[in-house]
Amino acid sequence: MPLGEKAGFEKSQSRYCGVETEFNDDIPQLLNFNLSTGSFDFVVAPLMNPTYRPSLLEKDGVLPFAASDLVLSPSQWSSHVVGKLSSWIDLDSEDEALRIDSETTLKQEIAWANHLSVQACILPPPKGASCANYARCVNQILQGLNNMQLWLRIPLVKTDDDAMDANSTSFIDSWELWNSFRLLCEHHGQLSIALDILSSLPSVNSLGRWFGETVAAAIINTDSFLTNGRGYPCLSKRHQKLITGFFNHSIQIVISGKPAHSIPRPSSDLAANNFDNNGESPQRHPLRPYLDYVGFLFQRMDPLPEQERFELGYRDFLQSPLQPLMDNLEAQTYETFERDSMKYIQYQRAISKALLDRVPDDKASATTVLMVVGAGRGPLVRASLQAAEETGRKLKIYAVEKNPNAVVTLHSLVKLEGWEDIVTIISCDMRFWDAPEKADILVSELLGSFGDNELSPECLDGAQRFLKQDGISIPSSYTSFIQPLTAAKLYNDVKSHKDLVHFETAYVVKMHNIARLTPSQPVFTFTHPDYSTKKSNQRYKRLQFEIPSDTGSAMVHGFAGYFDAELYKDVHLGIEPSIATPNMFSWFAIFFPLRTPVCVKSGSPLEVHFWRCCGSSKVWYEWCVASPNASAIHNSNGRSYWVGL
Ligand SMILES: C[S@@+](CC[C@H](N)C(=O)[O-])C[C@H]1O[C@@H](n2cnc3c(N)ncnc32)[C@H](O)[C@@H]1O
Repeated sequence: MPLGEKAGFEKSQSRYCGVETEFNDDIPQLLNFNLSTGSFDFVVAPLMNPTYRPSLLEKDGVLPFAASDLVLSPSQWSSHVVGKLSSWIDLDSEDEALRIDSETTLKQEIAWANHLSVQACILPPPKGASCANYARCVNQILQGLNNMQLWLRIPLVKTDDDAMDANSTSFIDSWELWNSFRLLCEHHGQLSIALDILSSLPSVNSLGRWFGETVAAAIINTDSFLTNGRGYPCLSKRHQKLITGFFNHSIQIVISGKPAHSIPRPSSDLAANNFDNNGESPQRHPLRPYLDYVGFLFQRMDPLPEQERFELGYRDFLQSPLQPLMDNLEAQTYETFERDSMKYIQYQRAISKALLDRVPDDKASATTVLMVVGAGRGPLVRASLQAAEETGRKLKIYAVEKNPNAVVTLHSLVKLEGWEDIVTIISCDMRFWDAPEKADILVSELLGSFGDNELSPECLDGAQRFLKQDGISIPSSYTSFIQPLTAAKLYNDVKSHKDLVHFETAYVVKMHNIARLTPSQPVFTFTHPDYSTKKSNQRYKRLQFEIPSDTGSAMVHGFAGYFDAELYKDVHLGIEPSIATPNMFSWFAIFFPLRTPVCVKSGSPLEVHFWRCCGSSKVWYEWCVASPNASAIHNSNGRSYWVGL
């Protein structure tokens, strides 16, 4: 039984909770107890007797696996059992016999789990800081594995008992352990993490890193629970927030450990007189109160807002950015834009302010020439007319659009609304239009997720010819931003294409399983109109980021890109997270991947370079990291990704 199918979550978004068990060679009985009596959804169970050692096995001995594959159906194995590998396995031990036994057992257990078609196996945590031999063996296995996932168990906070003296407790950053292991396994897509959660938690920034990593499960030990006033288990506020974060990121929860609370028996049980033949109470699962509490935390979560629910399918899904200059947008794309009322409200506010500034009250009857360049199917024409009505100003509008299909819609809109006397439709590329008169106000929305990446600067350079010297451009400027990210899922998706081109492409993506490692920084700004004599749309920026000191080291898989546009004076529009326009959904962020992720230590600078390059037929970005290690320059000469002029 899932923790619940909540309103506001897709069915596929229901959350499941498992339980970690001891070895039991009667698997059907184990499932019956934990799933039927306990209401857990799956068990994390050893598949082999933990006392088994290959070197102690007699020649004709039978391997001590948990029963036969036939005791469960393949679908039961795959949906109800996660295999747990023997915890004594230590492939980096000084003791050679133990090392060899460990390797043999690891291979046997995974082969057996693979045969059973369980979805995942949990690998025991590396025993020390050195895990090269363990990783080598796992890496070999990963090369030949079917669809099964391997979850490396990592304690969220690792206490190094060896390094501890009477007066000090030293914490090892367990992220480093994970990082070494996955680097040795070349970021293999079937290797993810099972995080062990105990009572102490690291800093918020240190925790945040894990949301950009491939965490598949969080194993919550009963020791991490506190006791509420009625004697029942509950969690600290920080733990509650963490568990909610796990739910939000589709991380499975597993309850582990011995019951640490003695819970008063509910009177309803006694009243029902529900005793078995021996006069004893029926079996109750000792960990059920912990499951109930986790279920309560899930049920208590706010449902997702409608727009977020609509966008669930886009989470962490890489899309190629639009090329609205080179290609003609389709009706469906316009339709999506047009549903975003917040964008048009902001434009209407900006146009109203500009009209009031430009036309004083005593000249309100004078006509203002307003041109919507890149009018699409007309929503900015409508916003302009509404601004005129709101301010009592008079407009003459030119709607310029190069997409002939959108022009058809524009004509029917003008006719339908009776705007024939006010609006003139021009079917033309704004860069080449010979305007019959000059505009007081030029309104455009040619912005991409990274501001200038849909070539707004180049288009508006052309349109600037027909703006009066003192005319107003809405937007008056826009700035792009970048932010270093841990984004293991996005990185693995790019890597799965196995070519250079995908690593040198920017993607539009609804970012979800990511960790934003520092505040973003501005990259390129464009201002309109721009009458400077040495005007160029080429740009170059060197940026220096610093990971906060309480984060620990972190992996940078690439950069999130955003924009913020100043439409007119204080009216802005954008997606930079700290100043994003609320309730606006026309733009997802953009992702610039790195071919080789860079590990950055907190406190040491991450130096990044970004270029906007312009050729005769295309515009493209190049990017690189210069410190702590130099990366290759990505997308040299726009060889992999460019925007056509
Ligand atoms: C992002 S859409 C915006 C459409 C509409 N203004 C809106 O806000 O919903 C940009 C529009 O500009 C048009 N466009 C792009 N470059 C253009 C150019 N150089 N000349 C004319 N139209 C252009 C595209 O065809 C597209 O319809």
